Order: sequence, then structure tokens, then C-alpha cells
Amino acid sequence: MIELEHVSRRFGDQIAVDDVSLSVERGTITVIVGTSGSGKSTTLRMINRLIEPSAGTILIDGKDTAAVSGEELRRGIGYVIQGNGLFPHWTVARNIATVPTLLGWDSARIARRVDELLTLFSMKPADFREKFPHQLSGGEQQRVGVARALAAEPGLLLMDEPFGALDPIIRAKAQEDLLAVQQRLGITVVLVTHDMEEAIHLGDRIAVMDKGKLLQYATPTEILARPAPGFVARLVDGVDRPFRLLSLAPVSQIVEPGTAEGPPILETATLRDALSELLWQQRDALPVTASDGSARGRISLAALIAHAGGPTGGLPASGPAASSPR
Ligand SMILES: Nc1ncnc2c1ncn2[C@@H]1O[C@H](COP(=O)(O)OP(=O)(O)OP(=O)(O)O)[C@@H](O)[C@H]1O
Repeated sequence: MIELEHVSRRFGDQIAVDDVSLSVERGTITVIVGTSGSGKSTTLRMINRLIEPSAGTILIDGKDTAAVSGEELRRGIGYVIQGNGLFPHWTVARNIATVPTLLGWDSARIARRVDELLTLFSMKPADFREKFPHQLSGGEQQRVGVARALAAEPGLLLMDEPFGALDPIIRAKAQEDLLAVQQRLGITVVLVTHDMEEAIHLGDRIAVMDKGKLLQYATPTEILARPAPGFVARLVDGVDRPFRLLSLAPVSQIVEPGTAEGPPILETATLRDALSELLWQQRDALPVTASDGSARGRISLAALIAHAGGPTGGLPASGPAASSPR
């Protein structure tokens, strides 16, 4: 768990980060989103002490980060920047091995880890180990950048606009890769972006910053359904709110007792998938089943419309969506 307690950073007269407090649960993805100059990168870089806070405390798993040297701290924290920052004259294998080498791992263990990570990112080790960064596509370079950050098995990965330089199709693939790898390894991720759509797609929680201040820190569902007035509300105005809300929750969340005619929908499908199917089938309800085929009830158009609606919709009565199928 990461806890920022009243953290600020000044550069001369300017306050880049202004009294930010937030906590990040272990094993989750937190996305810091905001416009250029809002203090996102400075906040991220204070977590691994590439930038020192002017005030406040940062704790990782209860320990004050100021109590260890910055260098030691950074060896245990993965860090990925836009454009990946690979060393151009080093092979893929050597790039990935950077931190394990610094940590003095033996060469057999390093070689095993390099192959394991390349395989994790669907890059055949024999084909990629000895290549140089300029021999890779942008998407491959990006994957090697993330592999390098994960090489020493950090529990925490910091990512600063990691997909900013990728074209939309490769970017979507890189986002899916990140979600899969994060779930598989159970790591904690803090990611900076200026793209609200990316934040909604990737984040278990979203921190919206403007002019150094943290304006709202909540789940994507809460941010969409109940954005803080002003800047956050304007920011989410630009995204397809009803469809985004529907894509964040599973069918099981609004399943009703009863039956319906038509092809069944899985309870794990998203509400967006369910809406699409209802429209396609021209029905006002469809049956819902579990993955083993057993009946779970029905999903109705009326319930979907209520869920996707403005200020009163989107959130179940008990609070924000606990599970997000993304
Ligand atoms: N080393 C520095 N010296 C002086 N000012 C700085 C320094 N680093 C950041 N700043 C200023 O602090 C403010 C916040 O910068 P920061 O990089 O954290 O913003 P950001 O939200 O990440 O922006 P971007 O999306 O453009 O990267 C900006 O006004 C920036 O000019």
C-alpha cells in the first residue's frame, strides 16, 4: 500500500503539487489524470524519490520512503516512461537485465528471467534476445520497456504516459497487455496519463489533478456518475458516459429474478455487451446464465437504462461497483 500524506512540491515560487493525500491499495491500478502541467509526473516521481517532496510524507507498506536512500528505493520499484527509455546500444536482453545485474543476480538467473519476461509479453526469446531497440517496432520497444521495469520482480510499477507515443491500435493492445500482466503478477501500478478514456479503462481508481491539486479520487464508476463539479465534470463530459458506465459493470450486478425469451447472456458479460445484444435481438429482456449454463435470471432494458442514467444512475444502491470487468 502507498500512502501520500499532505504531499507538496515547490519549484521556486511555483507550487507543482499542492497538499495531495491519497492511498493506493496493494494489487490495484491507480491512474493519475489531468491536463499538462497539473502535477501528475511530479507526484509520480515523488513516490520513487526521483523528486523529493517539499512537504508531507510518503509511506510504502507503512515505511517512510525518506528513511531509505533514493537509489535503494528505486531498485525495488519499476519505472516506465514515455518512449520507453531503452539504452539504444544494448541488446534487448541486456536492457531487461539492467536492474538484476545491478542487484548482482547470477547470469543463469538473469537469463532465465529475461526469457520469462519476453515470453510473458508474447515475444519469442530466441527471436528477440539479441536484437537492438532500433530493430523493434514501437509496440515491441514499449513491451521491452515494461519488461525491463518488471525484471527484478518489483511489487510496485510506476508508469509515466507509457502509451503516449503509440498509435491507437498498438496502444489498445499495450493497455490489454498491461491489464493481463498486472492481474497475473498481482502488482500495484500507478500510471500517469492525460487521457480520461485510458484512465477509465485501466484504473481501479482515478486521481484527477488540476493545478497541483487532487480534485477527486474515486473509482471510474463514481467519477463518471458523480464527477466533482467544475474541472472533473468538464473532463468526463467528453467521454461516452452512458456506454462507459455500462462497460464497467457485469451483468450479474443488475440481474433480476424471472425468465425471458431469446439467446442467454453470461452473467460475467459487461452491461454494454448486454445492451448491444438486447438491441440486436430487438427484445426488452434476455435470460442470464452462469458459465456452466445454469439459469441466473433475466436482464431487462429498463434496468440497463436506469444504470446508465445521469446523476442518479450508474451506482448500485450499496455503493460503487465492487468488481469491474473493464
Ligand atoms: N524540475 C522542474 N523545475 C521547475 N519547474 C518544474 C520542474 N518540474 C516540473 N515543473 C513544473 O511543475 C508543474 C507540474 O509539472 P508536472 O511535470 O508534474 O506536470 P504534468 O501534469 O505531469 O504535465 P505533463 O502532462 O505536461 O507532463 C509544471 O508547471 C512544470 O512546469
